Amino acid sequence: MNKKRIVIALGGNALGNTLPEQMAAVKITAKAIVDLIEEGHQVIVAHGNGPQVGMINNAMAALSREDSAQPNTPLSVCVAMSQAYIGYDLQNALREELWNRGIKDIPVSTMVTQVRVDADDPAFLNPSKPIGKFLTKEEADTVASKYGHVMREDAGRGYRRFVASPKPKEIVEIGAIRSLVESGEVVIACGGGGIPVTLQGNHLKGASAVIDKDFASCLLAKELDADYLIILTAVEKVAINFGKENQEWLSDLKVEQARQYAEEGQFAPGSMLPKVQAAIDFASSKEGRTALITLLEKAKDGIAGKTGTLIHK
Ligand SMILES: Nc1ncnc2c1ncn2[C@@H]1O[C@H](COP(=O)(O)OP(=O)(O)O)[C@@H](O)[C@H]1O
Ligand SMILES: NC(=O)OP(=O)(O)O
Repeated sequence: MNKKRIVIALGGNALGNTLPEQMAAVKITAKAIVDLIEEGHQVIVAHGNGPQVGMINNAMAALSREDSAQPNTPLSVCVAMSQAYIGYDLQNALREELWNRGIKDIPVSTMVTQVRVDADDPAFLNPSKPIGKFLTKEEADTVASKYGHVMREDAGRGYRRFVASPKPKEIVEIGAIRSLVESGEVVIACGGGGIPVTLQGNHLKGASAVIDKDFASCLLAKELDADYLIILTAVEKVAINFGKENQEWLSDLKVEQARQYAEEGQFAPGSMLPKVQAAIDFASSKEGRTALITLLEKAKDGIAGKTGTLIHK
């Protein structure tokens, strides 16, 4: 296969939920990514941060409750912290895996990435992004009354905090990311969807939100003129009638068909829907652009056309 430029969006299962889980998970994740680099592909990595940004926000809120001199930490700063902490583990795991395979001339770096959103995005009025741990209904009710958080059911998996998730409009550091990619580095960028900022004159003001990493990865892939957007998650393929008796796994999906399924409500909001929407957006943006949704461990087979759901024009 020709050498391709690939933006990989890593989902929650690539990172785990706790510090030790993340340390272990990134080793497996690094193998899947280095498989592609070893084949000569140019890889840019973006990742989620739902569990991590919730954990950081809770820890910082506890600190400010204990110490009146410590004001509460804005969500945008928590996203920045999550980028650094995940990037640190991921870039070290990638470096080690590259070196283990004798590839010592490809540097890996993490770009602290700000992503501009519109201050008047209606998403600020309708929290739709689940973050943090899954809780029971009782635990969620306690958190809601104690801290005023919006708590809702997350796709049948338990209750989580929901925060605003505006659409990404511009990647502020795209020039620096592009330069690093062009010089042959593996770049980790747009972590956690990017640090949400709004433009106020010349000032970039942090916004209280968490951007969806699938949408940010799509923008990153378009900006870098990538050939592939690969969204790695916990299922090998996208399905219609998911979880029902007549469930059908999809291998090859044209954008028009994907749009129709999305309109029919085949993909759960907050989980599979943003992935399919990002895949449709990328695949329809220019001739030759293809999106793939598959399991982390199947990235290499997916790009070889052996598995996953391919979304294309
Ligand atoms: N139509 C569908 N086809 C496949 N998986 C689906 C579908 N609808 C919902 N899902 C669920 O969406 C999950 C992926 O979303 P999520 O866990 O939020 O992703 P992430 O990997 O980004 O954390 C899958 O593991 C699956 O359980
Ligand atoms: N920011 C974001 O989309 O994170 P998750 O993928 O973990 O939900």
